[in-house]
Amino acid sequence: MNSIASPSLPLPGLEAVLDSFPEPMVLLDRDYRVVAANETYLRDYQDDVPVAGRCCYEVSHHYDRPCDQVGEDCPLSESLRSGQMHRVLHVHHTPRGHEHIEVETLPIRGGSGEVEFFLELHRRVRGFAAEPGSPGLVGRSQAFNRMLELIQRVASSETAVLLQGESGTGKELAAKAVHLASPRSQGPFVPVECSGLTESLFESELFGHVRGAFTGAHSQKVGLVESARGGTLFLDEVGDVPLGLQVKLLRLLETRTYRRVGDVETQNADFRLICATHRGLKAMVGEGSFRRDLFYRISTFPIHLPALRERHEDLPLLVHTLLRRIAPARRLRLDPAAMNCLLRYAFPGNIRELRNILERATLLSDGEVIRPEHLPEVCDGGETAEVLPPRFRQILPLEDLEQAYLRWASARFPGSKKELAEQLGLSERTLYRKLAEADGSAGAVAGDSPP
Ligand SMILES: Nc1ncnc2c1ncn2[C@@H]1O[C@H](COP(=O)(O)OP(=O)(O)OP(=O)(O)O)[C@@H](O)[C@H]1O
Repeated sequence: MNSIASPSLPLPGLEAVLDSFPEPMVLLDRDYRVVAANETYLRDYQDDVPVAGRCCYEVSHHYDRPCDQVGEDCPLSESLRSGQMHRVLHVHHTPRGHEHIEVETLPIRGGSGEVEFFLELHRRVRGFAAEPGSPGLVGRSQAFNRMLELIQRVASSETAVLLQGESGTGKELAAKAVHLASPRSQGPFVPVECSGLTESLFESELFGHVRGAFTGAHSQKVGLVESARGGTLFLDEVGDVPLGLQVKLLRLLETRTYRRVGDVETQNADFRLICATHRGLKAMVGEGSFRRDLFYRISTFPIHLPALRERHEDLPLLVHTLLRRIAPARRLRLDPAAMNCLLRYAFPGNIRELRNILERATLLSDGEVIRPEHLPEVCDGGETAEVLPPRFRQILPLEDLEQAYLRWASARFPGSKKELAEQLGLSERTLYRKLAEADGSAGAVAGDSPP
């Protein structure tokens, strides 16, 4: 047995209990220090320096202070505050590089009833990558991790998910990730592109039709709802479903039954629903172009997909990943000037646009290095102007103005929070505090751009 335990171990035999868990497990005291750990934890986190007595934030994150002091959610301090179990998603350093880890802390009370220790369990989140070279969704920024945490939380249920995000933010990949992490992962994943379908086409695509149902229906056709049996039905751009069809969709979702076009028999549906939209469905409900009842039916669990400009710190990782996917045989990289151009660019088309820009650059460059001249549409000005502040539009309380500006600056600044704090003339700690306040009141000021 390789597990460690300090002489002040609160429960005799705890080592054996920890070792019986296949996942990394560690016992921490109130000062974040490792009191005991199982073999898997040691294998994943112990380097040249033994972990016993070291702080969890140092071991997992290589930080010199607790996570909540660097702007992250700290499960230990949350558990201490609430006295309850707490679960968060963090990116940890492991022997395999950065990895997304679901961290669960359970407070343990001593004889006096006070919380004295915390049992912390780590679960590796599969299907997402924090290092280049893996398939699927890639990212490690806070905005990305927040999205991933929601995906993880909802995946195991049958709840309907609504993915909301601009075009090219990865909604289809996110839908697949929910499916793959769900109990239906062995079943089919059936995407349906809702935009551009006429009413009759949509109905026969979705529900199928029997032979002779209409002119040209020479044989029976299996609909997408039937194809999704046992799996997941993904309605992409659900905001584009015409009003006349929305009622049919609602009926399907409420009764879980449908009829093939031209058939009298009722079929039972068996799918988990995921919808995606880049449109403001709530506003569409207000305007009367989207049914309120359907909106409530599909939006039980909304997930916001961050635009690329909200997760600028992921850009180098995404560039690295996409270059490997586009040209696996070449060892392409960007020189610093080219990377700087990308970091200043607004990316209205998000990751899809980034991918296109990089694909073009791989064709324009002969060697291994991509330079600004290989990124003409980005390095010649163009959309970079979009990231510059627009003119003042209204009178606002100064506090609101500061919060809006901080959110804007934080989303677009390419460097670290430390560098941003320096440029703003603030201490890093003050910056994190102000950002937390700004996040807390996000929405108080319309839009994310400085007024
Ligand atoms: N986090 C990510 N990591 C790696 N690639 C990504 C990520 N997000 C998106 N992509 C890539 O960006 C492109 C667009 O993704 P996707 O089609 O899922 O976006 P979308 O939001 O569904 O777009 P649309 O609304 O236009 O249909 C794809 O090539 C996808 O592989």
